[in-house]
Amino acid sequence: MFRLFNVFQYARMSTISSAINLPTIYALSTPPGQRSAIALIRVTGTQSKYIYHKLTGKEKNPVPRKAMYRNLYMPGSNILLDSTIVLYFKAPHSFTGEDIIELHCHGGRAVTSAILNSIQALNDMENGIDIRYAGPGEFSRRSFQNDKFDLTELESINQLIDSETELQRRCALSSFNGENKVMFQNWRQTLIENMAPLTAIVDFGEEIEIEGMESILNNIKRDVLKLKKEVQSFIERIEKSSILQNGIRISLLGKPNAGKSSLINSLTNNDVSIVSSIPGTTRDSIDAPIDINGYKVIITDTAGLREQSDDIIENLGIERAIEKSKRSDICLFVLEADSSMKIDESLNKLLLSKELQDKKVILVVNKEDLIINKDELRTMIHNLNNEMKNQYPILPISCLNQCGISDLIDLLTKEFKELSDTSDGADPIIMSQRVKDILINDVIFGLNSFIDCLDSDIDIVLATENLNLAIEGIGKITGQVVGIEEVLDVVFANFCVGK
Ligand SMILES: Nc1nc2c(ncn2[C@@H]2O[C@H](COP(=O)(O)OP(=O)(O)OP(=O)(O)O)[C@@H](O)[C@H]2O)c(=O)[nH]1
Repeated sequence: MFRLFNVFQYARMSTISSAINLPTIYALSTPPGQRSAIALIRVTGTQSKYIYHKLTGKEKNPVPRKAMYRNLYMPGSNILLDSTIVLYFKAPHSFTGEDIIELHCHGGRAVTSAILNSIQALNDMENGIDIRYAGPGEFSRRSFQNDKFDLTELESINQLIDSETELQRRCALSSFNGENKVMFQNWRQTLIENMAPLTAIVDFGEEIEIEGMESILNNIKRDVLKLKKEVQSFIERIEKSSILQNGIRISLLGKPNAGKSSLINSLTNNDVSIVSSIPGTTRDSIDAPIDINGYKVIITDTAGLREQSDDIIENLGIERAIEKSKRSDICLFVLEADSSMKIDESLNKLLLSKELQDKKVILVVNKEDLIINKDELRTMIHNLNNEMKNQYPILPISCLNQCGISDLIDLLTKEFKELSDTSDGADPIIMSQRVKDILINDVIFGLNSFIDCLDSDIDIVLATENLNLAIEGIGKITGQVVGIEEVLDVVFANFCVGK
């Protein structure tokens, strides 16, 4: 037990000690090169206060956590750079755990670059003042090294920044509230606690009686099997939720001129697709990522389905439309309302194709505004329902006057919820691909191999190694592991500069 703890303690110590004497880093945390009312420049490290004194010309120390109105000057001169609000966070009570200075200056290229250049000019390596521009994710890396956040928490901040929809934002925030951190710590602790009796068997096996040994191994196996189940259902939850991150794919299918492009425009209030009255305007598929009720949705507006087309380009488009619909989560068939409305041969073929059997299919009858007599419209929908044997929801809509569009959005939202819901009703969760890969390749693999070793009476040392693989896997996820530097490079590579 002691031996294990010492190894992990050493891992944490080694990352912390590498944080000592790090250069002071600074970065523009708001988007670069853009005109904006305000821009934020952040500085972290031991020289933060030095930079504050040099830029403001003030001798008194900054007051922590208090907004200070300060003029900034080019160091060593009285040339005014900007009037700013400065915030100071004293170590260790800051995001990075180091002294942080935040300069809230006016936005725009000239102001920010004058301040950034002045900070860089303070770099004086000969006198031990090491200041440089930050690399991507370097602020977050410091906060990890100073034990402020674990890797899953930092990854969820990155996901929060990347969130495009309300639901993605909520999922990223729920990962950030530390719930997963506690769960990973508990998993690791369970395995470490089981490792102790295993290590004892390896070291003192001859002194332990056979029955005693069997009961120890059975207890460990019971714990490991229980944990494996938990990890597996967590992976399922990540997989189910990944649709929220990647986007739910909808393909729009229908005859030329049915109003597919108009429907996208109605859903987005945007001219995403070309709308024209010449049939076959959408020559190829167009992918449009949009936000419907907080869900990221990727709509593919496909070329109209025709049985025969002399136009080779259009024929290619139709083939691609069929391909795309196979890869979609939901297929929206757009029909044109008219009294002779029928599902034509090509649509029928597609509906019956085996590739579409597991898809959610919705039929929308567009241009309902053209049918003046609403009884006639109801009869048409009724007949269509009969023809389709009530298999699919059918909605009359009009892209022209927006009639039925909100019903369609409600129906789609219900389908999105079903697509992303886990069987046990747990909240969706967004985790990085890195975490998912480690859970599958290290944790589940290690646990499975461990159980295989126990079941087949293979060497106990090998079983121990497999359990250790799972422990290290969880350590890689949170950052409590030996060899952490490689892990950190992977994690922080996708972060923004200034975060
Ligand atoms: N009256 C009426 N006309 C509509 C409606 N929706 C679309 N249209 C018209 O129908 C024509 C074709 O619309 P599009 O959205 O380009 O149809 P499409 O299915 O994308 O056509 P393709 O690109 O040929 O596949 C245009 O003239 C639209 O203005 C509607 O609800 N009512």
